[in-house]
Amino acid sequence: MVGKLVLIDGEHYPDVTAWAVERLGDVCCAVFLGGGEKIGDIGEVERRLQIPVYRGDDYISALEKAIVENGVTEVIDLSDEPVVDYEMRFRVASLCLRLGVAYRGADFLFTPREMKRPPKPSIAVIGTGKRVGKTAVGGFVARTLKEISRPLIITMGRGGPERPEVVDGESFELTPEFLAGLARQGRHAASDHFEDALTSRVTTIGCRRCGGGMAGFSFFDVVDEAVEMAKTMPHDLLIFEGSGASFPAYRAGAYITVTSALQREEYLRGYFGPFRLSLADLVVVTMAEVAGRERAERVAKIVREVNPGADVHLVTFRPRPLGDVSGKRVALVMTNELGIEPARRHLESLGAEVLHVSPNLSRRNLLRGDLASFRGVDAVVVELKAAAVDVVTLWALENGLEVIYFDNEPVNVDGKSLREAVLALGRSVLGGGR
Ligand SMILES: Nc1ncnc2c1ncn2[C@@H]1O[C@H](COP(=O)(O)OP(=O)(O)OP(=O)(O)O)[C@@H](O)[C@H]1O
Ligand SMILES: O=C(O)[C@@H](COP(=O)(O)O)OP(=O)(O)O
Repeated sequence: MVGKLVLIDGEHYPDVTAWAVERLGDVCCAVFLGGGEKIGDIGEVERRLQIPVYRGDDYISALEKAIVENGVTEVIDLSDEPVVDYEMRFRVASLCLRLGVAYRGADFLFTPREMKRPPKPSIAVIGTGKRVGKTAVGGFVARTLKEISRPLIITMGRGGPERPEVVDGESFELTPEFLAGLARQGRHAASDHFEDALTSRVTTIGCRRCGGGMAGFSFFDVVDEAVEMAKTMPHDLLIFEGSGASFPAYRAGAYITVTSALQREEYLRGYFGPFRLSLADLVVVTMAEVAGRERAERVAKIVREVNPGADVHLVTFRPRPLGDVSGKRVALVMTNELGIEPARRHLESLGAEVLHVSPNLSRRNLLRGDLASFRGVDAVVVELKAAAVDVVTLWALENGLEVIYFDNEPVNVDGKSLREAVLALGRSVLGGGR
């Protein structure tokens, strides 16, 4: 059964709105968005329409209440500018997608994607964009929750395998030589399921995805097959890791949304930013140190405005080398220019001498030039991403150099404890509360 809700405003005469409502048929309620040029008072609209009219200063809360109370399946927008602007419409669309309700206007239609229930307790780690630090946070969450569970990470990525692939990071050691072998077969050996298995020593299942929609769903992916496999595995907690700004279409027990203090603000406040943020129990704002305190606080404020219920953490990343760097002359290779100086300082505090750096891990041509210029090093210290295996590891092995991969460890800069927050979230999910 279709329960239609209409969005209306005071820029239309009540007779005109009633005329449209009659033409639609089966309208169960309305939400008044504002505007008063063509109405006396709201009671007049209510009397003319003869259906409940919800309203409030916060139109999103009024709409959510109306949808839930009336079992609405479709929201139809009979409003127009200047009452609604495009930002408002995306907020309405974000709410509708979260609640699984279609949103239709004169020349647009957003249909909700079914978000399946996972077969086991689950947490999703999703991002608002590429390289905001989702894999770093996903790995951290898995490492932390190993204390109270046996987690399994399901990743998806554009470089992921066509059939879901299990990597047993609990017992199998991923060496540079092993990853180099995969790269020689033409595989993306730095894909997230290898990175997580290596950095967090947990079992992972890697999946391919192709295409990302505006709200975060992928056009094709093989996550359903991975979830089927996970059913028969002994792990008691599933961690779904998104890819770029996309994420698996599963309704996880809890959500951690990762964004960056350098993220364009309109991607948080506007478009489908509110969808990704409003799913979250916990929001991690990364790059807080390099962005500066003021900017990080501004992003945190937007997050709190969009989702007042979320626990917001401001973090920076510190490199956590997976091998000993002390006393070694090293070259540092990363995907992001901004991370270079903080990472260099930290490696030097661990006793390494950083002779060369390259921020060009995702730009293969520039990277090859950088590698050719590196002289006198014992080891290359590199993130397991992008061209870390097919270019950097192969080059290092050919030149008899040690390869030391490193993880990006989130560290709070706001005095809070992400570790404690993750443990609390994990307990609540495992306790069956979600
Ligand atoms: N101190 C730092 N300041 C800023 N950036 C940093 C710092 N340390 C590390 N970085 C960068 O943070 C990024 C974290 O990347 P990560 O792969 O975790 O993000 P992601 O959202 O999972 O990306 P993807 O969409 O590829 O899966 C890397 O590009 C890394 O170089
Ligand atoms: O291709 C993949 O498996 C991931 C990780 O890529 P790298 O971090 O290894 O580049 O990229 P995504 O599609 O999620 O942006």
